[in-house]
Amino acid sequence: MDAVSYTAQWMAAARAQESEREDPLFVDPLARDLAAPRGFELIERYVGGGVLPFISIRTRFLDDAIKEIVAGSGIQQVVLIAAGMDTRAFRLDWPDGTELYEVDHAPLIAEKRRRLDALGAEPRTDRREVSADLTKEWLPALEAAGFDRGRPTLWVAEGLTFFLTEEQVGGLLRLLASASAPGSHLAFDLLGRAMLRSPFSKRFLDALAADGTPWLFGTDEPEEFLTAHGWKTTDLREPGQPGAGEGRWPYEVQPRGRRGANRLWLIRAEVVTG
Ligand SMILES: C[S@@+](CC[C@H](N)C(=O)[O-])C[C@H]1O[C@@H](n2cnc3c(N)ncnc32)[C@H](O)[C@@H]1O
Repeated sequence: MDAVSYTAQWMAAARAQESEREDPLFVDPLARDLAAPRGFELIERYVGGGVLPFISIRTRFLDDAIKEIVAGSGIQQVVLIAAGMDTRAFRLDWPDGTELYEVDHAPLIAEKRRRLDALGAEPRTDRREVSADLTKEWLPALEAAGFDRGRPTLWVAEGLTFFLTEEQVGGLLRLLASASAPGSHLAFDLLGRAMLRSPFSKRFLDALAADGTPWLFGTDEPEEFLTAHGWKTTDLREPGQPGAGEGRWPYEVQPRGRRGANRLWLIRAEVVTG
């Protein structure tokens, strides 16, 4: 696998640890086997900056978003962009007829399949793997797997945008909007700008950069950024707020107007059409 794909094992290791707490925000029974051994080494390496609680809070926020959006909208086409070692196909309840696409680099998809097969894991819905490079043209591969741009879609991109440039993130949002039927939704996360250079995050930023997976993009105007790329923000939270790990985030939530604060954005959006 390439360097950025190992970050998927880091996420899985964090989810394994969360699952083993007494008060877990979610339980991911496959995470430990998908993470080992590299993911646990990376947990030791990428420390500080609230990153571990953030991963858990984000996963729970997105679990809740997915459940609510799917139940409320009747959407039956869900695409996990940069799915990594995500196991939602196996651990969430999906309405009958849901197609769930997992897009990631080919070597990661192959490694995940090898591990899932060894575990005898059975998805709870129609799960489809899509090997693609998201910085190249990848919609044809998604469509070849059965994706239909005429049907409303829920796009989920967890822990991806940090590793892309501003231009790539903007291009991705536009591309998703262009392939979204009316009524499509997006759930994902973005960094605030200070996270890219703050002493708070410096230790793991340095380690990530040394490993060839630097964090590249953050914004302090997430709503404006989404609007500029075809999406209307419908829900935006920061870790520690109600519905976003309240009580589990070890830091104070900073007032929105405070410049230079370390921020992480958890976002739901709807496509703007017409
Ligand atoms: C931090 S992991 C997040 C994985 C998963 N969403 C999760 O939360 O566990 C980042 C993922 O992005 C994928 N990724 C990054 N850049 C990519 C690209 N250009 N094309 C395809 N996948 C990419 C990596 O392979 C990795 O699985």
